[in-house]
Amino acid sequence: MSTVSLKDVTKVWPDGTVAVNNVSLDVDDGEFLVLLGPSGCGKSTILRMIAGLEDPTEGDILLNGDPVLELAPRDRSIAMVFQDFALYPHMTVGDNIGFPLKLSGVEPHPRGERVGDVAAALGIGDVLRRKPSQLSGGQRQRVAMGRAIVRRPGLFLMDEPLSNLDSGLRAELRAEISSLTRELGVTTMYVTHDQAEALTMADRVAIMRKGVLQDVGTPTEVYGRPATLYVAAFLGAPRMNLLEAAVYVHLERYIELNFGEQALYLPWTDIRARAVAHYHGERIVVGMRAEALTPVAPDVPGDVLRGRIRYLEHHGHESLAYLDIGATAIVVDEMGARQRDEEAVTSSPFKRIGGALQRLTGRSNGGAVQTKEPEQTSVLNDPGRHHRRPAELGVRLAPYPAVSPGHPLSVAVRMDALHFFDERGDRIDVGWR
Ligand SMILES: Nc1ncnc2c1ncn2[C@@H]1O[C@H](COP(=O)(O)OP(=O)(O)OP(=O)(O)O)[C@@H](O)[C@H]1O
Repeated sequence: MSTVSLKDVTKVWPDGTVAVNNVSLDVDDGEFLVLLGPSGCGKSTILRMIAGLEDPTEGDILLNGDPVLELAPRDRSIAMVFQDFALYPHMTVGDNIGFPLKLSGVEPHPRGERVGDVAAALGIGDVLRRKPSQLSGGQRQRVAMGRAIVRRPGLFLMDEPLSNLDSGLRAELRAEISSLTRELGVTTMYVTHDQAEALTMADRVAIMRKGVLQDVGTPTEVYGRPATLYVAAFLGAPRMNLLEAAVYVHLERYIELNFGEQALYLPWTDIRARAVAHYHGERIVVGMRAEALTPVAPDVPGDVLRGRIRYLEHHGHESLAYLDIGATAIVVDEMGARQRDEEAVTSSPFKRIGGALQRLTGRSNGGAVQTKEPEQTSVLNDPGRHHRRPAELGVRLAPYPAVSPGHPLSVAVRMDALHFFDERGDRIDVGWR
């Protein structure tokens, strides 16, 4: 049993690369915590520092409340499972699993019994005499797991343990690892760049970007209330639609979210309206997941966006339509987002309403609404981390729908499912979670 605490941990490599930047994180006893983020964001470095394979440049690491930086890796009661399984090729499966027990001086008889129990629990009892080269990928991963659990460690560290396996096997082992670690009650930190793995396996997910911790919460929390634009864009398939909107407050009535050629109206009674109202006269980012969008008949009134289908993607169980709605999308870079040969948006669609913006701002100056000073770093003008391009609103349709590119489509928007982010990419909210 173990708890883990990272206190303001930073790791700078000798070449100046900041792999981990001031990360603080607590993992509870028995918890399954997933570190999620794209390649190079510092996930493995965090695991390696906890295991004692690397030292932090700054900060402290505590296991069960005690600082461990002075302890050698073998004294930390930690077992680590790697992506490449790291099995000893010349040893049999049984000897691989039993190796940690042999190292710690356990006699052959109890050792054989423990190995047999662990192998049976993992469904590899019948291959104990084989060498790793005679196993399938899934069996090899089970051997690596067996070798990790045989010592009954207090803490499991798993670094992308499934990434070398095909997708069917990954899903199977995902479920096995989840139930095994929970049965054993072992605290587990699991690194992956695969959001499906993170959301299905984790008690809590910690999302990283470029060494910085972006958000920590249960899968429901980080998916349902992403703390930053980055987390919003990273989680979910299809990706969340992120549209630039100009905010206009129509006092005590509604807030207009103007996307350029069309608008949505947030009622003043919406609990988030006052928070969004602070951005009167500014641009924000409005997030809508495909599940917040429902195709409707063309003449349906209400909270509706209208566009033309640019292209369709057929996924078997559903199709996705991407609509041109005359809006601008914010694309978060460096996460392998779907890139298309689009021309970047070079001029703001809000220029033409700049005059109205001025007038509205002037009119509200004496009222309750204050406009904020523009931030220095803005996701709306941030080359290298975000870019703007013509929006293609992703909408779910039935499989193989009777529409084709060029067709008009109207989409009802669930206003209570909108997400709002400010210019820095932080969630605009009323503060509850
Ligand atoms: N020994 C090293 N020396 C210098 N830089 C390193 C070293 N190890 C890792 N890095 C750099 O530190 C950063 C974080 O690497 P890390 O392996 O922790 O990322 P990761 O999120 O685990 O990525 P991946 O999923 O690809 O393993 C990267 O920029 C990487 O290039």
